[in-house]
Formats: sequence, C-alpha cells, structure tokens
Amino acid sequence: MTNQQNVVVFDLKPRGVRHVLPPSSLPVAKPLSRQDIKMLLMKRFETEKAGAKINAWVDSMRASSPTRIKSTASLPPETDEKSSWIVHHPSALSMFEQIVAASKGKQIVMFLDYDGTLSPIVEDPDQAFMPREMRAALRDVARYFPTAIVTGRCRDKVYSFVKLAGLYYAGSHGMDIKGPSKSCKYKKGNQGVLFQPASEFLPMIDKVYKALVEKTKSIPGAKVENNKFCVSVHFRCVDEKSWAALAEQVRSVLNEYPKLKLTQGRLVLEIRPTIKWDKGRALEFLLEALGYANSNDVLPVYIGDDRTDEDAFKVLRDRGQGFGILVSKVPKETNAFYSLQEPSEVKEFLRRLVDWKKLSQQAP
Ligand SMILES: O=P(O)(O)OC[C@H]1O[C@H](O[C@H]2O[C@H](CO)[C@@H](O)[C@H](O)[C@H]2O)[C@H](O)[C@@H](O)[C@@H]1O
Repeated sequence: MTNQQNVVVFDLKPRGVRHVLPPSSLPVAKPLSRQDIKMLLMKRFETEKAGAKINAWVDSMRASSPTRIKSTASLPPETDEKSSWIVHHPSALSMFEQIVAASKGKQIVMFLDYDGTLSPIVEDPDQAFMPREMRAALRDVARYFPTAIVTGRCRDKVYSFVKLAGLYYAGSHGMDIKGPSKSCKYKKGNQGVLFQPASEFLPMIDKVYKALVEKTKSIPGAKVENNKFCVSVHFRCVDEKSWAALAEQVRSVLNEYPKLKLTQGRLVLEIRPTIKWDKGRALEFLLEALGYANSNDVLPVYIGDDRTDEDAFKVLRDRGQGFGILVSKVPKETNAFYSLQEPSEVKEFLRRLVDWKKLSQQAP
C-alpha cells in the first residue's frame, strides 16, 4: 500500500509488525493489484493465526511445567488455599475406612495409571522403572481385586515395566486393551486383545512418529516416543527457550494430519487420533468386560496423576459410582474425590487395601 510520504509494508512474520520506511530507502515499487493485496492480507492472517497458535501452545506447555503450577507445597499446611483443597480432596489414606465401608457388598475394581502413580517421574522415560515394593503391592492387589493399568504408554512397554501377568492392560490412553495373560479368577474366557478402537490409525501414527523424530532432531533434549496408537513428544529436557521452536515443528507435522489431535501431559505433547476414546471410555469398557456394565455391585477406584486421568475421574463422578484419587503434591483442579501425594502413598494405599481384604476374609 502506498501513501504520499511513506510506504507501509506488511511484515509477514508472526507478530505482523508494520514498518514505516522513508521513501529514500525504497526501491521503486510496482503498485499492488487488489488481488496482490488480498493475497498478502490472507498470508498475514494465516501467519498470525499460526503464531497465535504456537504462543497458546507454549503458554500451555509453561502451565504444565511443575515450576509454574501455583504451588502451595512449600507453604505451611494451614495456608488457606492448600487446606481448602485438602478439605475438598482429602487424603485417600485418611479416608481409608470410609472408602472400604462404601465397598460393602460390592466388588472393588482397581484402575491404576502408570507414570507418576506407580513409578516416580524421572527424566528419561525409558528408565521409569517401578520399585520392587510397588510391584509386590500391585501383585497382591491383583490377587484380591480385578486390576487394570490404564496408561498413555505403549502396552508392551508398560508390561515390560510392570511384568505382572494377572492384570488387565490398557495402553495408548486406553486404545489398546488386553486381558490377563495368565489364569486369574477374574479372567473371562480367552482374554487376548480385547479392544483396539484406533487400529486403522497405525500406519498414520508410524509415519507421524518418523516425521516428528526427523523434525525435532535439531532441538537438544527433545525426545519422541512411539506409543503405538499415539506419539509422545517430551520436552522435560528441552531448554525453555526452544519450546516455541519445538511446538512449531510439531505443529508443522500435525498440519498434515487433520485426523490427529494434540493433548498435553506432564512436560509432554501427546499426539493421538481424534476418535472419541480416552481413559474414561477404557474404564467403562473394562467394567463391561468384567460384567459390571449396569451394575450397582461394583466400586471402581481409579488412581492417576495426569490430565488424561481426568477423563476417568469424570466418568466415575458422572456415574455416581466409585472414587477417583488424584496423585499430586499441589492443589489442582480435578474431578477426583480424594488425593495421595506421591507414588509411595499409592503403595501404602494398595498395601492397606490388601491387609483389609485379608482381615475381612478371616472375619467370621
Ligand atoms: O498415562 P501415563 O502412564 O501417566 O503416561 C503418560 C506419559 O507418561 C510418560 O511420560 C511421563 O513420565 C516420564 C517418566 O517419568 C517423564 O520423563 C515424562 O516427562 C512424563 O510426561 C511416557 O513417557 C509418555 O509416553 C506417556 O504419554
């Protein structure tokens, strides 16, 4: 666009800054046609839209960073916000008696997330091993109650960490469900793979995984994990200054795949099919597979630490059945009823459940 003294040109960089250049520094410009102007404006609009999207992603990445969560952990326990959160989401350990009392005449079914719930969060996702005592507690729980691991991980990978055959495993955020591989009293018939609602996405996920590995290899610390029906892009070890660059690379790949969506976990971007399936649907599916579809004789207990576990907490709230337990040291908005601070408290809760069950079986 021209005016008498100055020429205004649109900068097509994300922020769309308008520079005003003095006439002397300008080449003689050919007047722009209406069509040219329309195209330039469209381009600028698209670039600004993309820039805004990246900014929103980075804001959300920051918000999911533990240092950014409004932490009251270091404050004294009487701090208003923390104590009011605890009132609304009391410790599942201190409410243990009430929880087991609610199970009277019902079958408790246990659902457990893996990372941050059964294993402590570590920098390298390949090293997220479950402590020996946790495995022992989990093995005992699975002897007394139907038990499922519900995780964003690839099912085979989580099995390689847990190594217990008597459990149900729902990998890839519930998109890959398999029954116990060894005899177990809750096993119904031949329980190989029970459900894979996103199997048609396998080739696409594979391509996206490869594209993301290629696109992010220049960003130090970025790690891409193939979770079979979904992909994780970890930024726990990426310098915050590179988060926008990483988000931009992920966006550039995702743009080619409108049938995939992005969600977020703990310092991780998760790419998955747009199908209506999540950990909550997996919980419902498993209850049905266990014969408790429309039953009042069941008390599902779901323990998890991540945003993706909220789908399962919400299902329990909406059904008015069972309890969600959030693993968190800091107050967070949640649909869970109760809280536990960390995996060691999860282990303690599982231990108490087993002891209570043993005792109640001995009672006359
Ligand atoms: O549903 P989950 O079992 O909680 O899986 C969610 C993601 O967990 C893993 O990442 C998280 O744990 C890692 C190991 O402690 C940690 O390094 C990472 O920062 C966390 O986000 C897993 O690696 C992801 O693929 C899962 O999507």
